[in-house]
Amino acid sequence: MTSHRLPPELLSNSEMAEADRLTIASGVPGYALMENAGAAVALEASWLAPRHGRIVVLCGPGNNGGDGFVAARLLKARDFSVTLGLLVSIDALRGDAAAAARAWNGEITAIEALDLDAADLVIDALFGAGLARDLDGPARAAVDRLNAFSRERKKPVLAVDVPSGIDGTSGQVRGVAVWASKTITFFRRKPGHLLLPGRLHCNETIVADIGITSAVLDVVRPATQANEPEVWGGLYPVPRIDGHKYARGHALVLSGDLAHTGAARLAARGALRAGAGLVTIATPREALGAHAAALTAIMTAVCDGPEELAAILEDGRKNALVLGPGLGVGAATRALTLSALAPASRAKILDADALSSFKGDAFSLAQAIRGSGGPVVLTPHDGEFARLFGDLSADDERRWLKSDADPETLQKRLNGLRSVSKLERARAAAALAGAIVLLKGPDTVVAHPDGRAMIDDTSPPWLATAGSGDVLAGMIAGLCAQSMPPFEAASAAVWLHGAGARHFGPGLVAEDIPESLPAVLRALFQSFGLTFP
Ligand SMILES: NC(=O)C1=CN([C@@H]2O[C@H](COP(=O)(O)OP(=O)(O)OC[C@H]3O[C@@H](n4cnc5c(N)ncnc54)[C@H](O)[C@@H]3O)[C@@H](O)[C@H]2O)[C@@H](O)CC1
Ligand SMILES: Nc1ncnc2c1ncn2[C@@H]1O[C@H](COP(=O)(O)OP(=O)(O)O)[C@@H](O)[C@H]1O
Ligand SMILES: [K+]
Repeated sequence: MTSHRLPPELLSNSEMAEADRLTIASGVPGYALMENAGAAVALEASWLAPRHGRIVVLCGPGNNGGDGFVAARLLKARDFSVTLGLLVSIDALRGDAAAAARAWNGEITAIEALDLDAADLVIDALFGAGLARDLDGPARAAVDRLNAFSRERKKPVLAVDVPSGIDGTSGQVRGVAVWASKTITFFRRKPGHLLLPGRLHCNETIVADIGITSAVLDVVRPATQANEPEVWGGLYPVPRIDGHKYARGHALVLSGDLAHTGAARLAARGALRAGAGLVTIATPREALGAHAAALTAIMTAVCDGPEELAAILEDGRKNALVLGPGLGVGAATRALTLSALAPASRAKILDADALSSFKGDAFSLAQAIRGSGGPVVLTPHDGEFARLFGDLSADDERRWLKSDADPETLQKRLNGLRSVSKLERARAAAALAGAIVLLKGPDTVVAHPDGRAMIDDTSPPWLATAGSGDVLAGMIAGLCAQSMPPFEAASAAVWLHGAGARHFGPGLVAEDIPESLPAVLRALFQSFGLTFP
């Protein structure tokens, strides 16, 4: 059975193998799982191919190929014309895959001798969760041929588990990868179904139930989830009948100079629409007039440097702070950031120039974050991330290593910053900095220092517009101001940001995002079961 509301838990290849092992240990034979997987593939294929159509199944050397053998047998029994190509010699198959091959009652063709051209549908069962290295030789040639076929003939390709060549854990292409029109995976998705470029190769991903029960999740405890309201909805700060604006927090946004005031207003508007009770822009005196002329509900305060910021922050009711958008890169922003990180329980969202001002010196920023008490959220895009955490010099690395009692773990984290996996890069940075790291893009990752992570695949591409990141930083502050825990606040803000952009549609500019939130919030609250007058 396939489900259309996809469960949020994402399992790495090794977590999936553990789920598999636990299920088998509980008494379900591995071959039964393979039969169920193959049956789900066959059912999906029967919808994608015309009645009695020609289906080619490409099978690899492991259990992914085993699923292919099962699907081929079931499709043949349903009067499809099935041809099967095997990448290796049949003697090379082991275990359940060998059993599935024995049960196949048709011919087995060497993959390079297969004729793809007449196919109505190709099933890609070459490699799944066991992909261990880059594709080369005959495997690479098979994938190249399949991609040329689907490009030229425009026929569907159904990938089993993952498109072959995609690493399910990282979403990266290992040498070359199949471009699927649909991907059917089992039990739960993997990070690589959401992360780019994996998501693009999968096209649409569906999940089939093959008899692994969700009870195994209590043991596997996957740390990664898809960013959906069901994950953070229980912590969402829904306005209360007996609430008042002071109970909904006070967000403070720092503004740049007279030539750079727009970013702060975008962030402030995001904070206000996300529900902060009060929002103040702290601005250099020279820009006060520009803000005052443009603002109504949002208040202003003058702040010409770190000392004035410190004075403003003596007011503990200002419980969420956004710093970075439009501030400029350099010593002044660095000083402001360090002043903002003085010990206090408020949430601090550091974005844009606040991050770039610590280029090559993430260590100092991390030290300040660790001393700052309250939660810190860093919101870099790839460029800012690379500036802050990329290319650490040997000197930098030594400073990190000296600072910790457990240099081995620390070295792993430092290596993680260079991982090909966006998920691992964000996780490593979060653990090193002691902050929530929100690494932006079409596959935004939100990582907590404790290892939890969220991957978002809900944002439309028209969100890539000037200033939309400023709005996002403000929205995180707006939710933190209402005492939503910062990891969930950052994740919810990413989702609302995407939902607002989807609601508005193409042509969106940053100013439209906050204005799209009322409709999105209404639908969200309705999904929580709240009714409106
Ligand atoms: N819950 C589960 O985990 C289940 C998994 N099943 C299927 O089993 C698959 C995983 O099976 P396996 O672990 O056997 O892994 P795969 O079938 O993905 O591939 C492993 C095989 O490919 C070889 N290989 C790896 N990388 C290669 C490369 N670059 N070039 C050439 N050969 C390479 C390995 O030596 C091994 O023989 C899943 O993707 C799924 O399709 C299903 O049968 C049912 C249950
Ligand atoms: N291709 C894309 N698809 C979906 N969202 C995207 C894409 N590219 C960027 N985004 C999102 O758009 C926002 C851009 O933020 P940022 O790069 O900080 O822009 P700015 O500095 O102009 O505000 C982020 O939320 C990011 O995740
Ligand atoms: K596959």
